[in-house]
Amino acid sequence: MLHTRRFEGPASARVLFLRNLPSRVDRPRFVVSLQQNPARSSAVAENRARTAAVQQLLRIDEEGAFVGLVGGSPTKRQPHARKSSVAQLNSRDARFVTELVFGVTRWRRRLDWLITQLRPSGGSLDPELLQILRLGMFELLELGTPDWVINSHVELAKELVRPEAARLVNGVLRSMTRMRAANAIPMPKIEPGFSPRQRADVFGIASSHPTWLVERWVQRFGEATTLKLLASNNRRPLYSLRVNTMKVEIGTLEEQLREAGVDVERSPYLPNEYLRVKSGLQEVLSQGLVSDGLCQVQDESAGLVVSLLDCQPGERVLDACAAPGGKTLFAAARMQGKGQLVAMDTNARRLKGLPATASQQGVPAGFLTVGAADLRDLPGQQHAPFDRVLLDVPCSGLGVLAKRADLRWRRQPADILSNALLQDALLDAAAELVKPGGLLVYSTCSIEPEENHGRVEAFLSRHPEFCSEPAPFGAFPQEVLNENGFMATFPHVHGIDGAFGARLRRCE
Ligand SMILES: C[S@@+](CC[C@H](N)C(=O)[O-])C[C@H]1O[C@@H](n2cnc3c(N)ncnc32)[C@H](O)[C@@H]1O
Repeated sequence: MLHTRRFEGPASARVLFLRNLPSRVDRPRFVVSLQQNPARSSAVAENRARTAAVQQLLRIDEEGAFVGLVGGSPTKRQPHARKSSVAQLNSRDARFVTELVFGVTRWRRRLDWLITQLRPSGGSLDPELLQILRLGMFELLELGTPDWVINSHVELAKELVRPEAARLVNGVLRSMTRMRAANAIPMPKIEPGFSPRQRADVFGIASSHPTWLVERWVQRFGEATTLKLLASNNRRPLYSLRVNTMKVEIGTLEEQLREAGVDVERSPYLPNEYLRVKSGLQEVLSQGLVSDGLCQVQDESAGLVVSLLDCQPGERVLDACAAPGGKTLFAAARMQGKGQLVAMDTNARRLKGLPATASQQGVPAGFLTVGAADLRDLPGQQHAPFDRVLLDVPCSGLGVLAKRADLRWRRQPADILSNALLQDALLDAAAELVKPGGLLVYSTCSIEPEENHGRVEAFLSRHPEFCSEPAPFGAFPQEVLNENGFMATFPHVHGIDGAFGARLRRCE
């Protein structure tokens, strides 16, 4: 069976592309044979995509890169890889890299468990070799790729590790295909008498989540609901577009997208501003609709937080933890560019692109002020107070594991408590900037009570001048409110990212 992924492009581009191949495949002899043999060319392009995936996975593991940000320079550990970064792949191969990086990161624990079961001997593995084994396992197990793919991984091991590493890759992956053919893929099992921790461990391996997180969720939600949440985190994430109503009507863009072959439907929560992309996200990007400022990729949960803020044209509004500015831009559209919007964040680098994006989106100059500062260093009394303040604090991000699979491996239980200290300090600082009668919206992309409800309760006990209030009735979807009247979305319940939002009114 032939590969279906072919390198596409004019002959001149093809030569240029081949010149950028790493090490051994960069020889002129090879260039000639590729031009004569498109199937071979496609196999090489795929392995270049796999090489890029290995680089990206190493960057995620060793340098803390985000999953989703496929691209950037290769890891420092791999000098030979410099020439095969994602920037040099065509869009189809870049999509393949994204699928590999997302998938391997998401399924890492399950893949590692299987690799351990199938390896003839224990001991540690070279980081590159481990990534190649994970890639191969993922392609066989999750993508259902036929057995021939093993040859590509064997070649990759020879290329990126050393010739002897190829034997191990071949052996482990061939064992996997034999088990797949016999319908006997190993799975961890719950034995009678297992403790809650042992049960959580089995669920954690099977669903590829850390045991501490599974245990935490089982204690809170019970096993059946936790299994639903784990499954939601492993689903292909839903991407939505926030339509920039300052530039285009939602109906017009919806029609334009459908004509371009993009399958979209209205968000049930924010039907006048958000479209769900069922397929064709790449088309949205390649049509330039995002770079032209007609829409932006944004989860509906982020839109719901801005909706909770309910900022109005003519008001003075502060987005106090704004970078990179997704919510700021929606707030600007809700305010129709009238009044004053201030976006600040400690991270100047993450704020850098916001003025240019705002201008692409048609946000009037002079309406939006962007500045880097630490909210805790802003003495409230030296600033004119704001009608509304949005405080979208740093958090564990445990509500967004479908899109940010790397977070499940990065987070530790202690992070939740250490976040709480910063969240309290930011809440205290933000309170100073709200005018009497004004509104403070506190939000996170976490589903953990210590970062959400717990912070709000603690804040209200420190600040009797504030009280929590319900979302505006009729203007906000009631199905995303919890029993306390706070906005609380869950992936397994609402089908969008998990997030939290509370409206806190300054009474004096
Ligand atoms: C969840 S992110 C904000 C995302 C943003 N609201 C958006 O929708 O694009 C939290 C932000 O808080 C910022 N931050 C952390 N500590 C801060 C502080 N002391 N003052 C201001 N911003 C801070 C971080 O740099 C980070 O960009």
